[in-house]
Amino acid sequence: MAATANLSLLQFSPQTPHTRLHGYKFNNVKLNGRCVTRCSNSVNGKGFKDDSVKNVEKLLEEKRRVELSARISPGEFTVQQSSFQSQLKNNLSKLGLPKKVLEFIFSFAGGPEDDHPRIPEAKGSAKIIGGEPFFIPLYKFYQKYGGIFKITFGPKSFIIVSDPSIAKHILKNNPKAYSKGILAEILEFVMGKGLIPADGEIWRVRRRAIVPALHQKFVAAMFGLFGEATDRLIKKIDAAALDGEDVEMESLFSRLTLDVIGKAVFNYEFDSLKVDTGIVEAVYTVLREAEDRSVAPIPFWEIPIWKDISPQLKKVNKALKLVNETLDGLIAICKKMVEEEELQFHEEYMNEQDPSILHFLLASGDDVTSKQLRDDLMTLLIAGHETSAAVLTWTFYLLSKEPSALAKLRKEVDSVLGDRFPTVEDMKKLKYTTRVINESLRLYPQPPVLIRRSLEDDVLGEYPVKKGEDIFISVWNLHRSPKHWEDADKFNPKRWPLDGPNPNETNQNFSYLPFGGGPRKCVGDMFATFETMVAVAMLVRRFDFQLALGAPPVKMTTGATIHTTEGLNMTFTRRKIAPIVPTLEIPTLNINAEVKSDEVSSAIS
Ligand code: HEM
Repeated sequence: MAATANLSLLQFSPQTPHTRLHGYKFNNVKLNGRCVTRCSNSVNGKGFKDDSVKNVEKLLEEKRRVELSARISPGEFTVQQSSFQSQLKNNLSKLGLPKKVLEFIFSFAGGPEDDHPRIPEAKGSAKIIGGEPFFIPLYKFYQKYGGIFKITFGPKSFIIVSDPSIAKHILKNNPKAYSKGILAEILEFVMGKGLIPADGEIWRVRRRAIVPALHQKFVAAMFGLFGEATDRLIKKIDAAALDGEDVEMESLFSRLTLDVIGKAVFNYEFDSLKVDTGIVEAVYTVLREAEDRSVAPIPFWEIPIWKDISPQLKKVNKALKLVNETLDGLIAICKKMVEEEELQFHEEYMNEQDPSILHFLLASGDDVTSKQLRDDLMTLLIAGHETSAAVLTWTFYLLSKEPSALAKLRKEVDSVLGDRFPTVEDMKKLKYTTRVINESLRLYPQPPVLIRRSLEDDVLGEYPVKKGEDIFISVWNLHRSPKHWEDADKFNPKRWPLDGPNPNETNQNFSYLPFGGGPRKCVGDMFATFETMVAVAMLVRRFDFQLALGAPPVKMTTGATIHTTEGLNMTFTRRKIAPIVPTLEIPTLNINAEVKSDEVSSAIS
């Protein structure tokens, strides 16, 4: 099926388009109708926008926001829907007639449509929102219409869910009634039937195969990898700091997490923090295409002639070919290793030389020739890369704005780690560090919406919904709702008690779901939590940092995750009080035989 119903209908207006490769960001900024291309990387404030232009843009943005809120609140976009019967029912109810009595009276009137309340409905137009990421206006609509509403753009409508109990119903209580819908259509070209887009039987079989690969011993063995990769990043930042250069952290975090996930999933050393090989560029081309498709106005990749002549599509196909060939090569190498080892496969099986997920899957008997295996590897690569990079980006942004939180974090890291690399045993001691990540994920959930499509008729809250409805669960709205959070927009890691349980969707009753919930919950939650904790701990230990002077304001734009529009430009300086010990002990990639499985789970419980 064509991906006609993609996210672009909710994107409202083109975001500042950007292309990021090799750590550079080229932003097409429209000023007075002219399009200026600017490159920002390690720029020390050079090339940043003029202050007066920034101020004007800020004022215009603020004005647009206020205007939009002023238009939404009185109901300018509301679709009037009450029939005579339901209006009468409403009025009688207001007069104080009990609900049971009303139901009895109206049961004689017939008309199933009128027996049920209908989802509040708003009609949108692409022009109303200006250049904001789509989840921001959805928050304003949520304030007006509540925890479930329908929004229509031209021929297409979406149900937006911001109510924890409805989110729980869709994700946990009745997940079989929902598929990945639009998301599966958009990602088909790169993930095929991989675990994220897959539905039904394929998903069930693959989830059962993949989840065991991320067992606790595997996660514990990844600490060496997390530490080594972060250490490479530290060296890179150190060099920039000594040269007095600013650094664009969003692209560096993207490289850090690419290096980590490549090694963890299929034992491949991208080494993207050091070199720009063709494969790194190919991976970025493919990733960027997936993001661009999710915000494209029409599914241009489906247009028959365009498919054959578009230089961009040709480039993407070439990149995909290279990535697939590389994956095939890695699968072949790994297969040989598996054949040569004396295999005793068991629940927490792990090859010490190559603890990768691929090695586990092949050792467990996965079909090496299958496209499915490739699809799953690609899915894990993408799922584990962009998300973690975005979490690090926004965590550093938040820390730069909240010195008291940074000071508290540092104090903990200094006392727990000193100049050591973090280990799995440290995780349970780094309680405040965990809370910083929890809170960053609350304010900047990755992804900000979860996408579903109803496979059958169902009832959401009090509203019946038909089969085939596209549904967005707005994690952004859930995580920022004043109903559930005091000072909802404030970065306050202390809101989570240090001695309390690690917050998750279950103990927060689905008002907090950083890793989703129900059977489709993230398979890499523990991996990602530890990966980001290690990076944050090691970086704050070594550096003082702040937003670069004169850098453009940090604004959001969306792809699959929340990106910045113009990068996260920061100035780093070596921290004076932390003596840099040149011979840091780096735990090897190999499994530390002393690590016990239960240490991993207790570390975040
Ligand atoms: C901080 C980083 C991460 C965040 C915030 C995150 C978030 C999420 C969320 C919210 C979902 C649920 C999507 C939905 O219900 O539609 C999900 C699913 C998934 N995640 Fe993650 N994730 C992260 C890291 C990772 C990593 C490191 C991996 C792999 C090693 C991974 C692999 C997956 C997979 C395979 C799924 C699909 C599971 C399924 O449908 O059965 N994620 N992730």
